[in-house]
Amino acid sequence: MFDSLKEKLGSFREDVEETAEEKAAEEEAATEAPEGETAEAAAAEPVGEADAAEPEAVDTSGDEAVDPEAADTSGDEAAEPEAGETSTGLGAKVKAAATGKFVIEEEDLEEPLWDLKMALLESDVEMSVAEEILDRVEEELVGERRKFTESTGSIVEDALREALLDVISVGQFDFDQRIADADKPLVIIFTGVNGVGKTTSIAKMSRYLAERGYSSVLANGDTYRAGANEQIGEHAAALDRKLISHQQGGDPAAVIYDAVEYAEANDVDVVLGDTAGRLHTNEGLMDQLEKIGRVVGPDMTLFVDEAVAGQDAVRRAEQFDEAVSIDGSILTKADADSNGGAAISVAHVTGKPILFLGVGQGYDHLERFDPEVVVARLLGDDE
Ligand SMILES: Nc1nc2c(ncn2[C@@H]2O[C@H](COP(=O)(O)OP(=O)(O)OP(=O)(O)O)[C@@H](O)[C@H]2O)c(=O)[nH]1
Repeated sequence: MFDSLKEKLGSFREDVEETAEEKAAEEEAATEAPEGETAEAAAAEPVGEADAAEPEAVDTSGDEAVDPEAADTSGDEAAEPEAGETSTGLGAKVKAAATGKFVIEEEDLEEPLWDLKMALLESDVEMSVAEEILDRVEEELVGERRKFTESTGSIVEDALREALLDVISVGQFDFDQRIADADKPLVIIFTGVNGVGKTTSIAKMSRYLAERGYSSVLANGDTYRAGANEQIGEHAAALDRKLISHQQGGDPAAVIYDAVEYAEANDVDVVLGDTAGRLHTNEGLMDQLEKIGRVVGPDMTLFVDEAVAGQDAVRRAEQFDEAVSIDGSILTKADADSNGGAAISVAHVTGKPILFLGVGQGYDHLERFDPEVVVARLLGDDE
C-alpha cells in the first residue's frame, strides 16, 4: 500500500541528509582554515571566508551561534580565539561547527523541496495539499539551529511526520464512539459513483459493526440499476442480514424509510443504506439524496471512492460534499494503490475525515483510517 509514495518520501529524507552533510563539510572546512594561520589570513581564504565575515555568522551577542552549549568549548583549542584573531568571532563559528550545529537555510532546501513537490504531485496528491505539506516541512526545518550528525534523518522524518499528520488528520472523530452515543436506530447512507465499492463497503461495515456488538439491516436505495437488488442481496445472504429493497425504479427514500421502520420494530441498531452510483453531476441523483435527507434524516452520510482513482476521487469527494454535505469518506482498494494521493488529500480538501480504508475484497477488509498508522506506514516505520 502506498509503496511508490513511501519511496519518494524516503528520497526526500536522503536528499536533505545529503544537503546537511555537504553543509557540515563546508562548516568543517571553515574550522580547519585557521590552523597555523592568523585569522586575517584565514579570512582571505576562499572557503568560508565570506561567512566568517558575515555579522550574523559571527554575532556573539546572544545569537544561538554562541548558545551556552555551542559556546562551551573550554579545552577545545581550535575554538579558542588565537592571538591575533580579529573580533570577527571566527572562533564562534568554529565552536558551532565543533558541536555539529548549523542552521538549515531556505536555499539549502530549495532543491529537495522542489523534488518533493514533484514527487507528491506525481503521486496524485492534490496541488493545494502538496503545497501545504511543503510549507509545513519548510517551517519545521528552516532557520532552527539543528544538530547535525546521525540525527538529521530523524529531524527530516519528524518534519514530514508532522506535515503529513496535519493534512490527513483533518476532521477526524471517533467513529465507534459516535455509533455508541447515537440514538438507535442509526442511519448511515453511502454515496459515490458507480463501481467504486459502495455495496461491498456496506457489507464490510455490517461486519465491522457486528464485531462491536451492533446489529444492522441493509437497505438498497439503488433502485436505478438493474441487478442492484441481487448484488446487495448476495452480501445480505452471505452475512445473514435482513435486506430491505423495492422494485427497480422505486423511490430510494421510501426504501430507506422502510428500513428504519424495520429497524425500529426489530430493535436493530444501524440501517446501512446504499444509493445509486450515478455521477455527482446527475441532478436526479442529488435530488434523491436530498429527499432521503428530508424523509429519513440520516445520522451520517459517507462518501465512498477508490483510493486508486487519485485526483479524480479527490475531486468527486469535493463535489459530493458540496452537494450533500458528507460526514466522512471511505477509500476502497487502498490495497491496490501505490500512490496514496487520495488518502493524503481527501480530508484536507473536503474538511471531512477519511474514516475507513478498504484493503481487500473480503468482509474483514475494512480498516479504520488511523492517521498515525497511515503516516507511520508512509515513513516506513514498520520496516
Ligand atoms: N481490492 C479491492 N477490491 C475491492 C475493494 N472494495 C470493493 N472491491 C471490489 O470492487 C468491485 C466493485 O465493488 P462494488 O461494491 O460492486 O461497487 P459499487 O460501488 O457498489 O458498485 P455499484 O453497485 O455498481 O454502484 C467488486 O469487485 C469488489 O469486490 C477493496 O477495498 N479492495
